[in-house]
Amino acid sequence: MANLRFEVVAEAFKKRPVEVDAPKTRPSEYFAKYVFNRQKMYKYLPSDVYEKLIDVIDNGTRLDRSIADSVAAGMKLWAEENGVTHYTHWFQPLTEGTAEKHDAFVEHDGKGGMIEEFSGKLLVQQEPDASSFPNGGIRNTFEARGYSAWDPTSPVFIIDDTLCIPTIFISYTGEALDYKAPLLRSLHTLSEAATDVCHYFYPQVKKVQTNLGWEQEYFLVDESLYSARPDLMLTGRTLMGHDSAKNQQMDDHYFGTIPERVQAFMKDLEIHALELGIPCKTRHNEVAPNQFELAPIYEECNLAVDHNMLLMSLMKRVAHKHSFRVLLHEKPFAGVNGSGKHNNWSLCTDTGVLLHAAGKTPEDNLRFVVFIVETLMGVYKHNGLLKASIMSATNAHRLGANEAPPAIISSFLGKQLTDLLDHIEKADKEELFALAGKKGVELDIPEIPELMIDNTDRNRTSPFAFTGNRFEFRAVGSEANCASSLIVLNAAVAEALQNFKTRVDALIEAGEDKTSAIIDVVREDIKTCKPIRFDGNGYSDEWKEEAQKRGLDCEASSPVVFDRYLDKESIDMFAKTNVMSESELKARNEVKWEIYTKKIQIEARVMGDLSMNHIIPVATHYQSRLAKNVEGMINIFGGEEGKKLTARNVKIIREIAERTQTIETGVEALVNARKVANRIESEREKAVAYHDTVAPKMEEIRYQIDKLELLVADELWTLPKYRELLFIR
Ligand SMILES: NC(=O)CC[C@H](N)C(=O)O
Repeated sequence: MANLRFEVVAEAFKKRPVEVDAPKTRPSEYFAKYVFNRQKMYKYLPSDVYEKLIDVIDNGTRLDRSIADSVAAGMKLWAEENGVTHYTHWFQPLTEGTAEKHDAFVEHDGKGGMIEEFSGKLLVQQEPDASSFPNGGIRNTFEARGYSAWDPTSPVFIIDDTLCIPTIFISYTGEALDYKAPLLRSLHTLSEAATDVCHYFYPQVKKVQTNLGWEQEYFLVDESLYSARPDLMLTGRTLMGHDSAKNQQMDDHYFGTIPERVQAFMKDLEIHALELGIPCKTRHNEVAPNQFELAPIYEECNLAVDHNMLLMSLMKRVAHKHSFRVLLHEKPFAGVNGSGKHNNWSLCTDTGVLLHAAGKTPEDNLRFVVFIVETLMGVYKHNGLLKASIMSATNAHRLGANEAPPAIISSFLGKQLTDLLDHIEKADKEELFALAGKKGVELDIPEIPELMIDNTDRNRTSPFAFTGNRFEFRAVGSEANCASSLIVLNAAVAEALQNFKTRVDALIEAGEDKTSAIIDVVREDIKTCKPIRFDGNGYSDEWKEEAQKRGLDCEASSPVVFDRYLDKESIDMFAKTNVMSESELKARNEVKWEIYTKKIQIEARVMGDLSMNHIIPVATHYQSRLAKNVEGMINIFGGEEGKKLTARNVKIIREIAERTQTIETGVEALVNARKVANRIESEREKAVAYHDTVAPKMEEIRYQIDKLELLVADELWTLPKYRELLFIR
């Protein structure tokens, strides 16, 4: 029997690094080569149009339709010089990928020929005839219109022969059907709320920008091996596979020398990414074998999200060229580290103040404390919702082990900041003020050591860690659209800041001094949000108990966690911050539950197929071989001695029989559980049934299969093993 596994292993071993055609110029010179950035706008647009467009981008003024034609003409000229023939509205539907439909520039010229055309109308709006995007019931197919509308704050770019225009995607009735529209709304509200609070300290601030620096973790698997693993191909993760004897115990992969084939892939990827304006900075081996990471320099949040989406699709394309498959799933392999997408989130004023960084003056430090505490207030109040924002069928496998945070949201602050907040909370109010001669009242907030800036001694089990001048949202999954979690984080912090301002203003109105009012409110909030602060080991059982006592959300079932979107506080918060309406939230949850169900459904089907078509036949084949051996031995040695000599084989024969039987019964039970769940009408209840009754059955089957993998002769096993998937590169 020819074994595909050995063929693909042999093939994978022969592969050499692919030669990468690096540009002759320096990265700074080819950076953003395929992006219609400001330099190109300046070059290709009339100066008055350029000014107006910059005003739209920088100050959020409304796009004057009269300039759209001129902008489109400039873009088209630039694009054609780069060999572009098509354009597409590029958007982010709720599928977690991106979507595009390409149209050619060509039109009839009315004289029997063709001309290239691209008008302002086509740039600004399109109607993707796409009734099959997830919409949670907002768009029924018979009123299927959805619109994509240009987002001028994220520059258009070229991929291959196509001009890609970043857009939002909304329904005929104006509801968001994507991630970008609510993200933009959340950024807008957060900027306003943060600017208002900034005015207590710096009256000249006009707006506050949210920055995002994501870190993308991923696995690479040789393409030949991948092709022999139907579970990887269809579900993105291995549904079975015994631990490799050696995996990450030696800590010898993390930051180790990058394997040659991988280095070539990274180099190629970075060239393409830089040409598309993605400011790639860091690359390294991650903790698990064949796991790696790429991180760019932080950027404005909306742009950073687009860049991450773009990078993920670029990774898939480039990996293919290097005969790899990139795995973005949060937990492709059991027992070793999974992949996160740590989101480094910070706020910065247009005057250049990083709001979560300590400053040089006591006033700066009070501002620092206010922004830290109000961020914690948002995270505390909406901790369950934040968890819902990072939760998915895939990320659920990752949380709670191997350096990924647990499914309880808390925040790590580190000793210095904790001491500072404790001091402010406990000190006498008088103590916080020191009379400074004629200058009047001056604030005495203890000096904050420089060291805080490098608070890198992070707690890897913390979902939301303070790292010196920003927070790192570590719970986000590698496959996710960052926007999902940032929409919630931005809105929650905006709400906390709005709330803070209302209370401070009320005290000022009542005659209290401004600084004193700020201190009063911030001290109250330090106490209120204390339960979210946790610097210890997030994996310990004590923490689970303690978190429960503190009233933090400890639910771990994904479909139930999604309920948090529809809690009254969440609906109110999204309404107050103008980020999402109740109907949008309801529709999104339908989509979340549906996606959850489908993912587990596909996994269960693959599990059934592999069990019946790969595992049981192979195990039975080996069993027959052993049986033949026993028979032969008894023939040679006679009953008594023959039995003694073949006792081990008989034991294995029995064990295989028992395990395959359990697998078969398990698969039947799995099919039945699916049938029952499929009959449930409500998307939520169906997802809950898949979580409670279908998913656990797969675990039981896997357990048996992994045991068989150790029993059955290696030469017969058809699926590439963990050691091959993780160590061949
Ligand atoms: N070194 C690290 O930070 C590991 C992080 C881990 N891979 C995660 O899932 O988040």
